[in-house]
Parts: sequence; C-alpha cells; structure tokens
Amino acid sequence: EQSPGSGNVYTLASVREDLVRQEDTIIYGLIERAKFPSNSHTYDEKYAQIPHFCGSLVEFVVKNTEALQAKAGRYKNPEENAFFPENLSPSIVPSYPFKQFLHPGAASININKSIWKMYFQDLLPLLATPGDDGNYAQTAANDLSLLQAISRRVHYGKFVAEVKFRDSPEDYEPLIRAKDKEGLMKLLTFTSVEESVRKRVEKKASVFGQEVSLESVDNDNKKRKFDPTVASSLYKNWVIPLTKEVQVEYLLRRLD
Ligand SMILES: C=C(O[C@@H]1C=C(C(=O)O)C=C[C@H]1O)C(=O)O
Repeated sequence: EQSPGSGNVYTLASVREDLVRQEDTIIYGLIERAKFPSNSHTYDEKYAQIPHFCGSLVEFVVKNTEALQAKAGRYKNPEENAFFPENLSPSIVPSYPFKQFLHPGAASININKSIWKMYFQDLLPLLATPGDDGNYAQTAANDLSLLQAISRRVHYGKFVAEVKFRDSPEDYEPLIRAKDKEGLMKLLTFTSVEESVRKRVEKKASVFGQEVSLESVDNDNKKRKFDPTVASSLYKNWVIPLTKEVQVEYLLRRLD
C-alpha cells in the first residue's frame, strides 16, 4: 500500500494522520526560529540595500530560494504553494507523476499572503525575544522553513475538503450550488477534532521544547526552548481557521 506522500490513497483518516505529522514539523520550526532573537534588520527594507533588489533581507532570501526550489521541481507537488508565485521559472528536472487527486480549481487557491501577514505581524512578536545577534541570513532561512511548513498545513485543507466531498457529495453539492459559505463551514467543521488538535499541539510543544539532560531534574525547573502556548495559539487563532478557509474556497470551486 502506498502512503499519501507517494501520491495515491487519501482518506479522512490518512489526511488527518498527515496533519498530525505536520504538527511536528511546525513545532520544530517554532523551536528553531525561537533560537534567534527578533533580529529586526532581517525585515527592514531600509536596512537591506541589496544591489538590484528592492525589499528586505527576508524577501530576498524567500524569493531567491523559491526560484531555486521551483527549478528543482518543488511546486510540481500539489501540496506546495509558493509565497511569490509570480516570478517562478518552471521545473527543469524530470517530473514525478503525482496523482491528480484534487479538482483542477485547487491550483488557483493560494492564501500565502494572509499567512505571510499573520507570520510577521502576529506570530513573530510572540515567538522571538527582542534582540539582535546579527544572524539575519540564518533567521530568514528559519523563517522560510517555518512559513513553508505552515503553508503546507493550511493548504492541505484542499485534500481534506476533497476527501470530505467524496465521502458525502449529496450533503456538499446543494451548499456549493447555493454558494453557501456558512453552511459549508458548518458541515466541514468537527469541533472535537479541533479540540484534540489544539491539546495535542500544546502537549507536543511542551515535550519537544524540553531541555534533555542525563541527570534527573524536576520537570518544572527545566528550561524550555520556547513557550508552548505560542504553538497552541498559533493553531487556535490562525492555522485551524485558515485550513478551514482553504476548505471552503476549494469546495466552492469543486463543481466548476
Ligand atoms: C482538517 C479538518 O477540518 C476542520 C479543521 C481542523 C483543523 O484544521 O485541524 C480540524 C477539524 C475540522 O473542524 C478535519 O476535519 O480534520
């Protein structure tokens, strides 16, 4: 049997399992970014002054990394969405035959602009302690991998929505035809699943963020690599709502 990662079977159980695994990636991304202070020069257009480039250092790193990864085939995978899709060259490497599981309308859904805004306005101030250690390139590289992990999770809503649609088209079709966003939102929402996601994320964040030492230390006195409630508020306030927004957007196009 092939896993969804290799492009074949998607079920509600398998997509949920994948979402659980993606939590690990996001939490490790948070830990890695929290290692650096805020390093505000990374985000300051006026500081950067890069020849032949207009923008901040993080934009420079993200645009150029995405350009390279596009050539290496990253965006051939329908699970991946670029932050700056406008400037990308096509892949120049042999392509893997990803199964076409999604409706073609999926390709027009990219909410990375909202993710970008949330990341810099809301998440970073909670995550990074004020300060400057000069590691701007490393900081930008960590920002990009965390942004990509969040983006992959949120856009995975396309797969979740497709599975839900296939499981009960008779419930979804009338709402899609009526363009009833609220009704769709209600139908695709599972409050108890969301609750477990939030609790598990906070637990994982506190476990993964622990200092591991060989002496037995009282748990409460252990130094933490970051505040685990940042992970749960990221999920509660942004990751889950945005994943649901992607599901609604996908379903609205599902019968086109
Ligand atoms: C992703 C799903 O859809 C919704 C969004 C969830 C999430 O983002 O974690 C969880 C439950 C649902 O309300 C799902 O049903 O698994």
